[in-house]
Amino acid sequence: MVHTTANRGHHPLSVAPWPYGRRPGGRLPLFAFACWLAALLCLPAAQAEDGHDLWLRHAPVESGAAGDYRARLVQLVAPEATATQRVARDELLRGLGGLLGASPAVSNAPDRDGALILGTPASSPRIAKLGLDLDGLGAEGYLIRSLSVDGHTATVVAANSDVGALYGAFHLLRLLQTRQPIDALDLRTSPKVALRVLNHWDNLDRHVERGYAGQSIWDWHRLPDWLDPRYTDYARANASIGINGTVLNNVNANAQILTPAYLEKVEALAGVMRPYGIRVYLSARFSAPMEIGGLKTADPKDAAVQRWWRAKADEIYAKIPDFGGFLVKANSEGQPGPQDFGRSHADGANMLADAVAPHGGIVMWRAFVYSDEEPDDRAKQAYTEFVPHDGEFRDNVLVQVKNGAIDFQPREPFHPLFGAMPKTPLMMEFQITKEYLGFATHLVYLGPMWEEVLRADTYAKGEGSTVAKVVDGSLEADEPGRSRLSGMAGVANIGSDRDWSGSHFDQANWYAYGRLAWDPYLDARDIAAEWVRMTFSNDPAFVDPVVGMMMASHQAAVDYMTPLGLHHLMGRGHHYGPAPWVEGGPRADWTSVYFHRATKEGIGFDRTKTGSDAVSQYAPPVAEVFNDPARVPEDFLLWFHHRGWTDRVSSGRTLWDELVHRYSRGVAEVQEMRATWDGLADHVDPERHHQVARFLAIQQKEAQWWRDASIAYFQTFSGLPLPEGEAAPLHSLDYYKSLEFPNAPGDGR
Ligand SMILES: CO[C@H]1[C@H](O)[C@@H](O)[C@H](O)O[C@@H]1C(=O)O
Repeated sequence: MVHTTANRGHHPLSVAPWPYGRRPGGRLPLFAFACWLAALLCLPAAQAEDGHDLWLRHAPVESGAAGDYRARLVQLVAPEATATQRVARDELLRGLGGLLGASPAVSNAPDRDGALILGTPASSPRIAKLGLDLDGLGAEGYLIRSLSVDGHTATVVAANSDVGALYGAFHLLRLLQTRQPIDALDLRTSPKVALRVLNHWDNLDRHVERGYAGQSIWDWHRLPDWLDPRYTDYARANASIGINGTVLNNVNANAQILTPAYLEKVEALAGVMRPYGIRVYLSARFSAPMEIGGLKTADPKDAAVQRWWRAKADEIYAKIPDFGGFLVKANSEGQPGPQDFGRSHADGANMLADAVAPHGGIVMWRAFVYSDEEPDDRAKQAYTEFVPHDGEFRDNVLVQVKNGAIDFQPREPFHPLFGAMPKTPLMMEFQITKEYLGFATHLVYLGPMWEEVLRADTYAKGEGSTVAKVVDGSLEADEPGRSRLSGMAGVANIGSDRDWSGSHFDQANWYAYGRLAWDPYLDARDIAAEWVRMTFSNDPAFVDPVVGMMMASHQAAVDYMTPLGLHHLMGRGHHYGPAPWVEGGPRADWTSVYFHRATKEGIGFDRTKTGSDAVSQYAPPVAEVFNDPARVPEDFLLWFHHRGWTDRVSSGRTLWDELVHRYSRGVAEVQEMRATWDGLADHVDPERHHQVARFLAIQQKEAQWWRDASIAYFQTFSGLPLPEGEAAPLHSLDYYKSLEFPNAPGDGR
């Protein structure tokens, strides 16, 4: 594909009014051709090229493939009685119009070959008559089949609900966007995870905690009277990947969100999301009864407190009947919680759960607890606090667990809670925004990292007890007393930037999160390929190298930031750039030296049985492997072990040499990524190409900074020379230490 056509996007004038079914490039009316040419050559491309369409670009399909698609999609038979039905129909008309040059004709019944029939048995008499097997698809699944209907070739998208049909519509569009054949379709899919939710760490003043894509998209000031069209675009993008919930406000919550003035705004947003199958949730501040309710306590066992929350829930549901429920960060990093009143996490969660239960609401109670007291090993706290409460939580509570036990580090072993609370649904929390992975600037595709965690084996019920099975509930399906809830949360990377996520490639992480929430067994590489095709181009000469670059990018970042299991060595507070030297301050676990523990002899955090014994929080077969320096995956070596600088690793190098090697390998990989991207200029529009190229240049500079600063610092411990051929750091350690970034974006203030 050449950049002059397909990537030009879908400017109104570029959709030439050629008769439907005829090949473009055939006999176009002269006027239309002239318009098309003008659009192509003269109009500023910025509108179409700035990435605001995300993966919903629907750029014209090349003429050869388009003809085949058109013949199959001549006519659209789809209901339009409900808002969701209209959304599905409009998406198809808009998407197919962009992809194929003209929308299919709308009709009440299929009367020619090439009908696209969409709906549910309830919404579409035609679908009801087909007697399709929709059992097992649940409320959100769908099937897509090529069938003969009334003697005509047809493509049928059928579901049990309007939202299921909408998901099916997006899937069909995706097939075209990724150039899949659609002549013999027979696919059925339903989500494996029930709650697929974005968590916005958005404050009411529009500052996004750990957000690198501008301000919050929620314009609280103008809501509820002004509904920014972005809200609809947001809902479309999410629905297209199956996301069905959004928590609008930061887990470091402001109780104001629960006041009537804000609830009106929340109600307005819920109204925008509803047709797209997206429920709205709120982060609840545990002390809200005191702050906005005039009570003297927020003790979950206090009758007045319980009454207050029940009344609050009633008030919310009166406005928003499909309100999803609450997300709570309690007794962590200074947030209020039940422990302030001598109560447990289960007491707190259950009190809120009881308040929303009559309305069908749920509570997502976070396990990211970070206490006021200094722990012997911070990695152990969540397990220690939560496991004793397994079985105590109400049926409508999920405990939301970060993928690893520390805090969204570039790489972490899976969180030991997975598999350790069989009676409690554990919700996965991934961080889409890249707080510890180079912010929005570095190209780091997170699919492989999430895949690694989801595929990790907890051995909770013997071999094959993967984290994915814990999350989707299949591992504990027979556990007595366990509720059927399952969920995945992604901390959003969305902001007011035109490209939504702060960079083009960060859109891929939003996309991949949604796809994995739908099906945690999907392959990260396949997801990357899908996204590249939908976002940029289907030309294999572009797709293959770009997917390769994405797939290598996570390991590269780990290598240049924190190789071999090192973690939490970034600048204090803002987390921008290397600062392994951070020490002192109010408590030991707020320093870097706490985590790397470098000495003259060696480096790493001893979490073995003779160290902090964090390994024993894993099932015995896993604990055994992690406990053994010879068997632990080398990527986690220094996570679990303190090793000598001259100990050998599997490559045959000494630990010191391997460390340096990996830092350099990370930088080299980024250089490679740059070269790859530079060679692809012909395949992508100049605007997007340029931004990615400049960001990669920044990434390379910063990767070098990470390498050099880290090596300069650790060398003061190892006292060893750099291995042969390794370049010395560009600057002195003092120089790196002197760098200060008081105004780094997205900090936790
Ligand atoms: C919302 O607070 C965040 C905090 O900014 C972040 O640095 C840390 O990763 O985790 C916290 C959490 O997950 O609660």
